[in-house]
Amino acid sequence: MRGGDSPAKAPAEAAALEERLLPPPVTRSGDAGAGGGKRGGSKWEKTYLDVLGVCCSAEVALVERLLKPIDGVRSVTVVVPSRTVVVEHDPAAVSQSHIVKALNKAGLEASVRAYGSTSGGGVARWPSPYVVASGGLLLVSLLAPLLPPLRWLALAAACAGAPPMLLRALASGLALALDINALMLVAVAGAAALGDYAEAGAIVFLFTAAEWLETLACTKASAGMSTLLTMVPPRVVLAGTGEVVSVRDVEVGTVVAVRAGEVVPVDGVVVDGQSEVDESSLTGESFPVPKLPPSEVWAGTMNMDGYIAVRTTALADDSTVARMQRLVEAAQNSRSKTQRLVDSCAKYYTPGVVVLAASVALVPLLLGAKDLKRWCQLALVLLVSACPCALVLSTPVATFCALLRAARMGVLIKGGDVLESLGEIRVAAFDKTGTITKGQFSIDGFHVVGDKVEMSQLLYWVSSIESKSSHPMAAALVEYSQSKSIQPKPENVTEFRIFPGEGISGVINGRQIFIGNRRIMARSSCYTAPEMDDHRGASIGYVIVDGDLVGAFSLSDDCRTGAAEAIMELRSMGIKSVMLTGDSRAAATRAQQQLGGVLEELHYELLPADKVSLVGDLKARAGATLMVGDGMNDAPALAASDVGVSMGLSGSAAAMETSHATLMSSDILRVPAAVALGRCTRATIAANVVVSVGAKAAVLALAVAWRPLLWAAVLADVGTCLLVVLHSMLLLREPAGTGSWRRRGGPPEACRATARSLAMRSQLDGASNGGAAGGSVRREPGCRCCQKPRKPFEQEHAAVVIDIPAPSADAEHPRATAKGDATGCCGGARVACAAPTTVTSVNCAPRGCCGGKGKGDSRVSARTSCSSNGGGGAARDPPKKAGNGCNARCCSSGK
Ligand SMILES: Nc1ncnc2c1ncn2[C@@H]1O[C@H](COP(=O)(O)OP(=O)(O)OP(=O)(O)O)[C@@H](O)[C@H]1O
Ligand SMILES: [Zn+2]
Repeated sequence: MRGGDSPAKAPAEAAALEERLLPPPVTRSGDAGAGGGKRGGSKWEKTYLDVLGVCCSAEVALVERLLKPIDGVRSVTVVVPSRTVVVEHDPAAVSQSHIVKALNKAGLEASVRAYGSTSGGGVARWPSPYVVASGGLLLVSLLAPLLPPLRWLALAAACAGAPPMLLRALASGLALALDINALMLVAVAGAAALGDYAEAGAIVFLFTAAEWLETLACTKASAGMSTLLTMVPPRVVLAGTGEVVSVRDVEVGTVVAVRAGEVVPVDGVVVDGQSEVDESSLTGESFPVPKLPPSEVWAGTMNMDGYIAVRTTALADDSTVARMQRLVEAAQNSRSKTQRLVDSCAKYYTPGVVVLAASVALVPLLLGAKDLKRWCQLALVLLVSACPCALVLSTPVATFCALLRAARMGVLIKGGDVLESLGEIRVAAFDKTGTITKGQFSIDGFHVVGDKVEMSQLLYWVSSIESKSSHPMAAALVEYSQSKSIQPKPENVTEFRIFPGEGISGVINGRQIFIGNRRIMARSSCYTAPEMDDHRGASIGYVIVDGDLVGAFSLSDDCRTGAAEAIMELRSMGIKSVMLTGDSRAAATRAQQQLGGVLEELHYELLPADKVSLVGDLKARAGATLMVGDGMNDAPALAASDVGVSMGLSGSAAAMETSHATLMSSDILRVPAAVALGRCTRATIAANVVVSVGAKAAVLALAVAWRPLLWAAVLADVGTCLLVVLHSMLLLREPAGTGSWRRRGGPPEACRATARSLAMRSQLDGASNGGAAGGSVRREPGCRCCQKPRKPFEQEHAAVVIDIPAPSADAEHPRATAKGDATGCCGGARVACAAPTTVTSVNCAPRGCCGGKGKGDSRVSARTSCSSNGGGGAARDPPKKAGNGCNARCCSSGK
């Protein structure tokens, strides 16, 4: 679905929505068909547990081995960074407390997370008695030089802190796993046997204390995860009766009451009342959004003031927030490329080092070496270093924090791999309608062509057929007809069809009607295409009835607030932006003008397949490609790109599924923010890996070159673990984004949000405005390199064909003139600026022609159609870029 700037839909869409909601009668819970029931009838329930004992991937296997064999447990998911275990089980067969007991027997410190709680349940704020006792005793033992018997207290410190370690080592031993606790205990025993009591005490204390600190550090992340997972209240109030029922028992079509201060429990449309809703939990948007019938509201958002009655449009399990939670969960468990690499190394690392440690101790012994104690200490240092804990944590914790950060700012990213790809992006391709523009058209003109039909008849046909379409143009056309007192009758339309990239058709009273762009004419066997070129850059539509052109209209749409800034921000990051649109050249150019000419390439009149091949082309010539689209005709291109980002919140089930990331709000500025977050994450992971490997290497080098220091080895082990966690958590804190426009004194976040909120309000008030468009971006951004203002886009039809010549090829390109420098850039060092866009003027390029195409390096907008193209099949062929990238018919028929 195309995300509008406001959830307030055009009347037609709202009506369609209502229609969608009305049919299912309100059957209350407890209905008989529980058998295959998706919710109420399902016996499986999910329990979220906080498990403090999960410190690295070693425990994942342990938890699985403990829980999976239990009868009634269907699936076990361990989210290491937030120390969460999600168990899907049959409550009749196995209770929550049974599961908790099973985990606690192995010393994993598990507790059930309460539904609706916002903090990670039993997170230890204070160190356990074991840590305190061990620390206290160790401290006193430091006085041993004064009073030698005190050295025994160090041994006591080791014993005092050891029980939890012992318990876990035992449990994992029973599960045939070698974990860090066991390794540490061997080291403690070894140190004690060698008479290094202080070392033994230090190992235990450092290890247990660091674990506690790590748990503390994870609290924040855990809390974030919990808020995501438990935003929705468990109970709802039915509007009619005031009855309180479980949210899982609410059927589609039920009307529920949401009072001020309450969280909306289900997705739905407002049918009564008026209020402002804080959607920040879902969209990251910090300003409340006004709601009145028939606005859409989403589960998990907060009703700030006023009462609203909401008719539900989805079951609790299918709500946007539930889908989002599933995606977040899946994302956290999907392992990225880096992580898979680290994990596969770690698999061999531990056994390898243990074998090495054993041979370092045993070989000198067998050979009768002199300095046996030193060899043994070296072996212990190796043993302590055998846990690649920090290395294993370096990727997932960073990924987790970044995903959480992204979710909080309203970007849903489907996993670590996507985050890593985001960090590599070189090109961003934007869809126009609904992505760069608002997708809210206004009609500039509507005309009868010829004298075969009357205006009222034409409007009736158009509005009736368009009522069945969800294209943004359709809403505008229906609204226009209604403003002329013509009521659409979609029920009279038969054989309704959608032609992607062309338009729609239907039959009313036996008359075949086509509505769409120039391409639909060929399909409708109408070859009398008038040259209707709108000089204000509107999209032109045609109405063809039984093969005769009877009507034409033009409509326009304005750019989203922030679109130009987003593209500028990307450019400052060295990423070039291009437009891929199904709309006309005029409309594409108009959007480019509104943006101040910031886009580097425009490709227009594209079919969905053309978008795919252009994405492939961009990938091949520029590198990793990001595609932002509204997820309908863009779906194939979204899937084909390295990172596909879908826009919008409402009804975007399909979009959420096909894309790699979803913007939960329509704020396009989140795109550069997400890319920046991806880059930040990559840098964080790299630093984590360097630190965790470096620390181990340093300790080992020290042990070989100077003396084996057991406590230093332990410190390097647990210290780097802690460091990695803390460093990764910096990702949570920073509102990710290079924020260069902020640094440059751009508008503060609050101002933009206020502007958006005001825009939404005015839309809610029904204040639709024309071309002047308060929200459109008309300012002319300056060049990033030299700060000098860009040249205005003086030529109305300028951006037809865009070449990105390689610097050396400039000479071969006579058309790359000063006039053609659309960006007016100084040509400074930055990548984005160094390749100035060149524009062929309309005079030298025939309409739609590549204008004499470059020699190999010329980049031409992929066009597939000219005014006539015979059958529909031919029009669908993806653009052939071979040679000149221009289709011959197009060149020869240029006007
Ligand atoms: N319901 C419709 N009514 C009238 N024209 C339509 C309709 N649907 C599509 N069209 C025509 O087909 C063209 C291409 O549509 P398509 O959905 O592929 O792209 P778009 O939404 O205009 O642009 P973008 O690709 O930037 O989102 C539209 O510009 C319009 O001219
Ligand atoms: Zn679109």
